[in-house]
Amino acid sequence: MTDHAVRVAPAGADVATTNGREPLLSVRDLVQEYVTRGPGGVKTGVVHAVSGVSFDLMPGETLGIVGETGSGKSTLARAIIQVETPRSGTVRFQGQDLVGMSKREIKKVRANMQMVYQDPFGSLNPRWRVSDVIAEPLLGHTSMTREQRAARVDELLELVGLRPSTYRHRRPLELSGGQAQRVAIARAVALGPALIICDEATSSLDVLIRAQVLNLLEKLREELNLAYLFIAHDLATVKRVSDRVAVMHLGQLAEFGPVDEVYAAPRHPYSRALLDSIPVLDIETGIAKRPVALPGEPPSPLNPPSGCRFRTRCARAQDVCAEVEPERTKVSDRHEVSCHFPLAAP
Ligand SMILES: Nc1ncnc2c1ncn2[C@@H]1O[C@H](COP(=O)(O)OP(=O)(O)OP(=O)(O)O)[C@@H](O)[C@H]1O
Repeated sequence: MTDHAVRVAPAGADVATTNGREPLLSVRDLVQEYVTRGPGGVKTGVVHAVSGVSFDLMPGETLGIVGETGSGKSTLARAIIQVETPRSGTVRFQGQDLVGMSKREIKKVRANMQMVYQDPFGSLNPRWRVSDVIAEPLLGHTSMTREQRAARVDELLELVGLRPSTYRHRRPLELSGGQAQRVAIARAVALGPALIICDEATSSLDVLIRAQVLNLLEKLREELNLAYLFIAHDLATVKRVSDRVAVMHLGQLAEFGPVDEVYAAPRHPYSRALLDSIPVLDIETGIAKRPVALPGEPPSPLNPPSGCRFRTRCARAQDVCAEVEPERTKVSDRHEVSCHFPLAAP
């Protein structure tokens, strides 16, 4: 451990700096694994998709989650919202422990925690009209009359920038990708949630529409005091929307901290490599800096390396990296890194 690094309190204690406020969401030691089976249902292995993830999210905060494909971002999201029951660990949301809740209890929680997916057409029933799609959660969770629901649907359409008279009777396939994602967002905010998990929610949209939908998400965040878990491949998008960022590598958090700090001075060699892998435009010369390819292939989550899971790809790795799993360590007030040899601060 470097002299400026301070070990973080053991998992289960306060992982992020919360300034005495109650976190909206506390995830502790979350583990999700999938058993793989061959012919005859014989167990062939275990996919270690999420391995001991812990963090806090504050009300109104946006936490970006980045990492290569297969690093466990979507699995983490599913285990938080209880689409899948995690193998172990805890998820505490608005003071309630979600793991082990009955389906009925989870349904109630979903009024306050919603998910927006990458493919809006996949998440909207193609046979339903837009008004029915948005009214569905109101029907299930409130005792509104038909007229009240219709008024609320129009209000929600206005909120997401779609003219009610034009869009309420359309079916999803009569919408563009951006319009369909706006409808998915209207449905997600219908019950006034405190948290929306966006899983690549703007990734399938072209650049201009993506910017518009990001503006909408930011507007809703301010107007409705929403918190977001914002999962995306696109590092520039994550930088734009997030307060803090979690960098995932092979099911674990490699680095966690304020987004400006992590992007300006990543301390984990994996975060550095991930950030170097995107082209950056030099504003003065107008020339794009050549991206540097990430070193090697990510190891298989079926058989992750011992010790540090990044060590087989890491130029800084030494013997200890194969023997001891690095603990999450504070490198500044709110910035933590899981590495035996973190990069020096600039
Ligand atoms: N139901 C499942 N059964 C078996 N393995 C799974 C299952 N779901 C996910 N995995 C595996 O778990 C690992 C993590 O997958 P996950 O989709 O969470 O990663 P991701 O970071 O979201 O990737 P992407 O950015 O491509 O969406 C991968 O190796 C994936 O193949």
